[in-house]
Amino acid sequence: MKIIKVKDSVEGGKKAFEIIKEEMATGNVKTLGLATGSTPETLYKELVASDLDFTNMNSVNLDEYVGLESTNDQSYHYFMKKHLFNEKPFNHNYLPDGTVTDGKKECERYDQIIAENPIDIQILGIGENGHIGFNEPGASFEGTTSEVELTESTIEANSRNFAKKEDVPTHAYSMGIKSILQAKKIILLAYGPKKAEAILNTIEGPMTEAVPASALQSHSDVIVIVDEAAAKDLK
Ligand SMILES: N[C@@H]1[C@@H](O)[C@H](O)[C@@H](COP(=O)(O)O)O[C@@H]1O
Repeated sequence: MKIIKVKDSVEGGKKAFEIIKEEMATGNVKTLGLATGSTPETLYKELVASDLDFTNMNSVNLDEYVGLESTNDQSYHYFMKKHLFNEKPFNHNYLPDGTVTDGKKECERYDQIIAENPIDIQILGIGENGHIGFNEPGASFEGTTSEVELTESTIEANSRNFAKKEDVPTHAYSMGIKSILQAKKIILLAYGPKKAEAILNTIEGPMTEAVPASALQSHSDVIVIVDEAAAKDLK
């Protein structure tokens, strides 16, 4: 893994943007793998402010809460439209459909989409417990898209975006770790002291399903962009 240490999330967003811009200049980037959460917001600001053109590209997002309509302002659909898609049109934006009640069917549909749109660059944030997408500790490294039950710690962490904790959906559809690892290039972003332990375990700990992001150690092209707070425990 290549580690890039930055001052803060603004500088992190600029670094990630530069990498994406360089890759796009080769003409070989057709599909971006995108993530939600507060972490990628500074990157999306850079993309929106840029003159990059995504109209011939597709995007595939990591996950969506089960039960939320795309018009719900807590849904990941809504988040992506607000922070990127409304400003920067793509050919097509794919996300799991949280309104589908037949989980098996929706996961199969999404795996088909991932297979048809091989991801060139995957953007990742990380949960405080080391989750990527919504692959919680214990998730198989061989996993494809699945319906996931969120852990108490993830519900707690994500509740800051909801009016009350009880409003946080208990389940999500998430791309699996196996699919994430199939991306050609992966950029993992982490900012703030709450991510320090997860970053330490991801980079210096053993590769274990107890830390989903540690699976990234097996990938040959991962760039981790971390601020000083998130990197504080690294060697
Ligand atoms: N499913 C998302 C993850 O993709 C994201 O990485 C994580 C961290 O969010 P934040 O960037 O807001 O800390 O939150 C959610 O659980």
